[in-house]
Amino acid sequence: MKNQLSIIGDDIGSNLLERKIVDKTKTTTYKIISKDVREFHFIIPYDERVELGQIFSIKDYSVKDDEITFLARVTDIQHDSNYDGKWDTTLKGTAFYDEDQIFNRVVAEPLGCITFNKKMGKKEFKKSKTIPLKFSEVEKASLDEFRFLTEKMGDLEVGYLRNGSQVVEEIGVKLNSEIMDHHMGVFATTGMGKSNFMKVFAASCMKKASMGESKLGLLLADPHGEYLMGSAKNNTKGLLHLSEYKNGLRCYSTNNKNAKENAEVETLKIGIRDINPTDILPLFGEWRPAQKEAIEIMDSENAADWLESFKENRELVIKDIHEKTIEVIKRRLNLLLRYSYIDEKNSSIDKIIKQLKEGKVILIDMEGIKERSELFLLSLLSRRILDEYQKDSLDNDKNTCLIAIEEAQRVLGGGDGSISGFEIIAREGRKFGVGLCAITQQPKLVDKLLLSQFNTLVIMGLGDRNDRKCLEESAKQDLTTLDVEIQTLEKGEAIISTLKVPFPIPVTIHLYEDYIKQLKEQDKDLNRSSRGKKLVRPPN
Ligand SMILES: Nc1ncnc2c1ncn2[C@@H]1O[C@H](COP(=O)(O)OP(=O)(O)OP(=O)(O)O)[C@@H](O)[C@H]1O
Repeated sequence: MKNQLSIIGDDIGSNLLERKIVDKTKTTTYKIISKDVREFHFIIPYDERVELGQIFSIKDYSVKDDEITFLARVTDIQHDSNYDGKWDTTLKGTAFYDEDQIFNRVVAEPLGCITFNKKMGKKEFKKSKTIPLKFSEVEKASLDEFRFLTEKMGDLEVGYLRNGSQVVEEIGVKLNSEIMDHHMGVFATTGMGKSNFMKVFAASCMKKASMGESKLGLLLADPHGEYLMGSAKNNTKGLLHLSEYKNGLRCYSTNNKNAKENAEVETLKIGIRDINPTDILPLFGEWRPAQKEAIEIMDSENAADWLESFKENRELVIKDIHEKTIEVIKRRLNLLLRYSYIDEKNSSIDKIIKQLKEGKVILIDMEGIKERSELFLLSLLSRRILDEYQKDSLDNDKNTCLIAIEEAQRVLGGGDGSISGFEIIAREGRKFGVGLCAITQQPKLVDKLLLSQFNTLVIMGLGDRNDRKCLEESAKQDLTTLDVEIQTLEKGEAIISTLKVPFPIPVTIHLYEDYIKQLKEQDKDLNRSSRGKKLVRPPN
């Protein structure tokens, strides 16, 4: 009887054991334990460390013909235990016990899944529409699992993929020049690496242009005079230091001294006939409605020589406009004509537009000029560029163009419309292949509708909650779960959300000074390997 019972007991026991143990690996850590399609949870030993932003992979081979690997990014890490209430955190007594009952709970957001259909022999990355089998194993994502990203990348390298704070050097992050007319925004608190990013981006554009492979003309205006030669004070280098690819760069400066000292720099000239009456609006402070109206009347007359004739006789005839209003405009026009870059005979604009169409990087160095003068120049150049691109809008093969504006909140705030040329580009530029690259530390000051036109977002450390909120609301990809990560980004770290890449990617942006060293090395290798063969480069 006893034997029989014990056999039954054993049977029951083994049955129970079989029923209970779903996972026989004898560990509960690094296994999916909950929660839903949008959020996975797993636990790790209390003394092990994972980081926000780190990417894990979860393999699920429960469906016969498919191998699914989910990728998920850590969005939160919490202290947790098997005890209800606050047993493990109540500070009473002399020691903490039960280390096997306490752990860290990791919350991860699914990025998507790589499915491998064994029958078809095909691997694909898709959004995940299901959850991994419960207790599926969680591992640190391997290089192989990131490889699919390389197919999604464009042609302009800006950095390496980042996994938590680890750099994955094997996966270069490249932006796509063909979608730059869908506008790009570069956002970061001061000192977090905006200028460095722009120089790295420009260097990649220069490389492409120099090799005759560019599909994008980049207009880079630099009010601080740091892109040309860098800054000795901050020990940074400029675009001219990338001499190997200088064929892809053209520099203009409003500062005569820079042009004299540097054979590669031309003095910027704005021809008197390039200027339309409405172009002068950003150049001076407030305009009264009557003054604006007068300027619009002048503009509607479409007289190409209006400023020339004013220069000659210093008189203005505007029908039905009060004398005092005309006096103000005359005074302001006299001031305009004293700007050193205004020229009666020569103009750099047609040349700049031609070079942009060839896919070159155009650097407009505006060192030392006043803010209003900078905005006047930029808005005039942008208007002319848009007009010219509009003319050949039927040419589908032409290069796109990107106009970069520093402190973009000044001109994209959706204000009174006086400098709305940039807003027109943000709204309509893409139809003609002209994009805006807005660089700002305060995206919250950019008009929300305009912000939503930006299809590539380069987000570096942003401390202000309202700035992050604005971006989250207007981004094409969901950034809400990355809020904490964006707050904790270090200098040079970024999240990039862009078209054709399936999720916002964590990036370590190259440090410009290191990147140009790397490009110079690559150029040497290229020359070495082509010795014997004739290396054909486009003419200077
Ligand atoms: N990708 C990077 N890797 C390493 N260090 C970086 C990186 N980007 C920027 N830095 C460091 O941060 C400093 C400030 O960078 P940068 O001038 O680009 O910031 P910024 O956002 O343009 O600042 P500001 O708003 O003041 O113009 C650089 O001099 C450099 O030391």
